[in-house]
Amino acid sequence: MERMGMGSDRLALPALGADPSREYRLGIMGGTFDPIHYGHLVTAEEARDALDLDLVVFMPAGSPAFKAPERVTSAEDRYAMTLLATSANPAFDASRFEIERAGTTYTVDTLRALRAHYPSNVKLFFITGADAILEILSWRDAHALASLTTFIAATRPGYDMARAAEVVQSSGIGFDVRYIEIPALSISSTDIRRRVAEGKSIRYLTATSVIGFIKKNGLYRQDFSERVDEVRGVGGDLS
Ligand SMILES: Nc1ncnc2c1ncn2[C@@H]1O[C@H](COP(=O)(O)OP(=O)(O)OP(=O)(O)O)[C@@H](O)[C@H]1O
Ligand SMILES: O=C(O)c1ccc[n+]([C@@H]2O[C@H](COP(=O)([O-])O)[C@@H](O)[C@H]2O)c1
Repeated sequence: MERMGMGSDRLALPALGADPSREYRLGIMGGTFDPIHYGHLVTAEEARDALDLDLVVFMPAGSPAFKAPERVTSAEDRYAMTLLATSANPAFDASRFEIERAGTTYTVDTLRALRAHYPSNVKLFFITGADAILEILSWRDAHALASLTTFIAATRPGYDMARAAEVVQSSGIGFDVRYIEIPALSISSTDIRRRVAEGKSIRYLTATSVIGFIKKNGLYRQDFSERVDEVRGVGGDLS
């Protein structure tokens, strides 16, 4: 795909918006992707189909705002797995945009940068699961977020979408949210990491290329309490 702007090739964003007579619809699938799994891929594909998106860009967060850094796999490994999982779909792309940015990753910063980068005929859609929507009022600068994007909220097993809609509605902030029902996939990155640590199969939970990457690089062999102990040099249970 043709690239434009942002200086270096690796920071580049997909080129969109060249024809001023039409609207372009860009989906942004944000996540920690530690690792990426079929829940993410199905959600993005359903969002693309339901909202007629031209492209969905998967954007691994560099330093996720709500996750302890010592518990998160390196941004490079998470990006590599995201690239592997998305490469077969011409309507999907993986971006280094957030992992190249220093400091905590806030979606409002990303959306401001994208808004400044693209012409006004490119409409931005931020794709999230119901769990993320439930927390959206605690995201940085929620008011600004609401003015920068349309959210696509996807159902996720174990999370109450009606409650999420209520949270958004009663906030008084003018969020534009489209709710989509996706085929239920009760998959989480947490469960995949736990399975690997316990020596269980993760086949059919994520792409075979991602499974290969996890094995080859020895990711997730230790469970998190051990990983945190190692980083901090302590022996006790930190949970
Ligand atoms: N199975 C799923 N169905 C629908 N949405 C999902 C699913 N898994 C993740 N998402 C959504 O994808 C986005 C990125 O999720 P994230 O990378 O944190 O994955 P996760 O499986 O929730 O990870 P973890 O278990 O480590 O918290 C979030 O908006 C989340 O709501
Ligand atoms: O901007 C924030 O304050 C903020 C707080 C929590 C999560 N997010 C974004 O929401 C997306 C899903 O996050 P996570 O932690 O569930 O992987 C990802 O793109 C994060 O950067 C953003």
